[in-house]
Amino acid sequence: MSSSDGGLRETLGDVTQLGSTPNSPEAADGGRPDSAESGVDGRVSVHEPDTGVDPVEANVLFADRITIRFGGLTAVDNVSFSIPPKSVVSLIGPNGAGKTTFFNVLTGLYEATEGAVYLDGKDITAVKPHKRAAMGLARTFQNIRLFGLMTAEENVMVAMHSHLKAGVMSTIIRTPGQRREEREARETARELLDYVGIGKTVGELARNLSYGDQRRLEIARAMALKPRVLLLDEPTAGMNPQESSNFNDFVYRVRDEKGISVLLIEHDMSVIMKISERITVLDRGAMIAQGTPDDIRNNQQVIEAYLGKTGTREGKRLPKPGAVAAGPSAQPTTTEQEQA
Ligand SMILES: Nc1ncnc2c1ncn2[C@@H]1O[C@H](COP(=O)(O)OP(=O)(O)OP(=O)(O)O)[C@@H](O)[C@H]1O
Repeated sequence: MSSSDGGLRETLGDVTQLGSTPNSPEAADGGRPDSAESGVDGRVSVHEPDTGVDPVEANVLFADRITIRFGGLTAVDNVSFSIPPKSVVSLIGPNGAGKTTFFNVLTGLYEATEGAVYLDGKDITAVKPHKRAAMGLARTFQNIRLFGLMTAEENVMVAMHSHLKAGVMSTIIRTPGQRREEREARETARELLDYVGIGKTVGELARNLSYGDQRRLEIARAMALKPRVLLLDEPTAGMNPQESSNFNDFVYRVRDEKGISVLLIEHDMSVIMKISERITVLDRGAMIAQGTPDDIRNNQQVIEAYLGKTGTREGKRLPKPGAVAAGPSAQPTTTEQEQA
């Protein structure tokens, strides 16, 4: 392979040596490529296959024919997507493919131009982001968003406010009920910090944590919402190889012990190929493939989407296989949280 492909082909080749991948969830998933129709440009026209199973009922999250336009640009074009219960699924694609935009439609940050989103069988298309979070759709961000001047424990406790019952008056006069609730919230926060592996940072300011620990803290905070689905936007960016490898085990624990479904957007192909039960590939807003890691690894259209037919694609950067080893120089600027 030429060096101009940024190592993607080696990455795909390497991961074929890494052993078996988890079984694909057989629930009524949306639009597998072999059941989809070929459309313009040789792309896949994405509609739910007629399996006789209602995808709204069968999946914890189902996005039905989502289109989002920004002026003349169609950032996401008629994409259906489902997340089965207790599954780990991923969304990949070259830069600008529409992944983050699609993610933002799922969480309600962007309003879809067309299409609908269902959570646990309920139409949440018109539900605001904070309400979706309270209903069980929790996310982390590509750029870490923590309260830098709060401790790790306080960051997690803040996220719990939507589940706490104490009213304004009981908070001011600190009734026994309010004190008990706060004590319990603190205990839960500590448990969550332990769960994500950063229990020892409980009293440290978020901004002083390592990049990897900040990412874990974001996940702990998302888990404080007691989610049904956890949406993780580039969770391993900036993690070292060891942290990244531990992350895979962590995601399986979240799925198996907590029963939470996980959706990842991730540039590190070795993580994606190891961790995903099913992968969906977007390119220029359209879904071009969906399947198991083996399906995706061998899909010519996916390889061309990343590399171009001639080996490079003009104007598109290749995925970032080195992102995982960004190291300490990749320390983020911690910003205030914008959304619980
Ligand atoms: N708020 C917006 N207004 C206008 N255009 C937007 C907006 N958000 C995204 N876009 C455009 O939509 C397209 C898809 O962008 P998006 O960020 O979703 O891609 P992505 O797959 O997440 O890329 P990356 O991997 O680089 O993060 C791009 O052409 C982008 O410029």
